[in-house]
Amino acid sequence: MPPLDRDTRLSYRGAARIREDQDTPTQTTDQRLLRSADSARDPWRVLRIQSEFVEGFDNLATVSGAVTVFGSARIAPDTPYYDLGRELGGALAGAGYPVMTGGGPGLMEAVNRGACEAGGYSIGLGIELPFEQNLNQWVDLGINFRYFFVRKTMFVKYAQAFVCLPGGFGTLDELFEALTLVQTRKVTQFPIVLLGTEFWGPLLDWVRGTLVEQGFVSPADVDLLQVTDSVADAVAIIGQSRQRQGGEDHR
Ligand SMILES: CC(C)=CCNc1ncnc2c1ncn2[C@@H]1O[C@H](COP(=O)(O)O)[C@@H](O)[C@H]1O
Repeated sequence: MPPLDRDTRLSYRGAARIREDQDTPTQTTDQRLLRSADSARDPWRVLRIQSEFVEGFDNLATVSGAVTVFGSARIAPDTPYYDLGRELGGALAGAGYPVMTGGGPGLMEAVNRGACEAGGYSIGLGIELPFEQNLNQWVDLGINFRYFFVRKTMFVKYAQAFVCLPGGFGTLDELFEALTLVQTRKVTQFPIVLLGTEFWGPLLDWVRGTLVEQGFVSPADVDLLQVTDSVADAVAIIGQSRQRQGGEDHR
């Protein structure tokens, strides 16, 4: 941008300083807001986002104390991790927890399946993706979301604990979002269990050896994660946390 000469007339639009000799829109923000012809798109998008929140809250209103499980979309049935997911779904259902997943294939399906087979309540919060995909067949309540961030709110709001099975970027994203919420005390008494020591161990080593070592997180932050190979331990950790809260809601 060339330097302003003294005679240039300036105006301000919100935080923006505008040179009047530039080719700028001639309307104010208020005028644009009130002139519906121009402003059709984003406000309607906001309503759409809002409606997705409403739909989620409405459909999940009766769910309380669910356990949200994250895990890979890519693991096939009849593999060790799939079997672990199925066992986890069954154990959580057996302990009386509604089970909530991303409603997709792989380990999400395994967990929903285990919960259904054990007679529990199985929830799948799906996401619209650029390729065709249906909710897996093992959900009692399924909702398909357009926006990842709306769906993520539901995963936290209606759960009292997270369990992470092995997975890729999606699982890591969900894990670290949960972890940040707990670290910053946006949610309290919210156990995060990592199931599978062989898979999660190297990540924990890196957290301790690099993040703690270089002062990016505190040593106590590492304790927010509990790693185990045992489905029974995972369920027990969740039960103990619930007892500490006296059955109270964490939010
Ligand atoms: C085969 C394939 C890529 C299917 C994608 N279909 C999906 N359907 C539903 N949730 C998903 C999907 N992909 C990623 N996610 C979300 O991200 C996590 C899995 O991602 P990833 O496979 O670990 O990285 C899940 O917990 C889920 O909440």
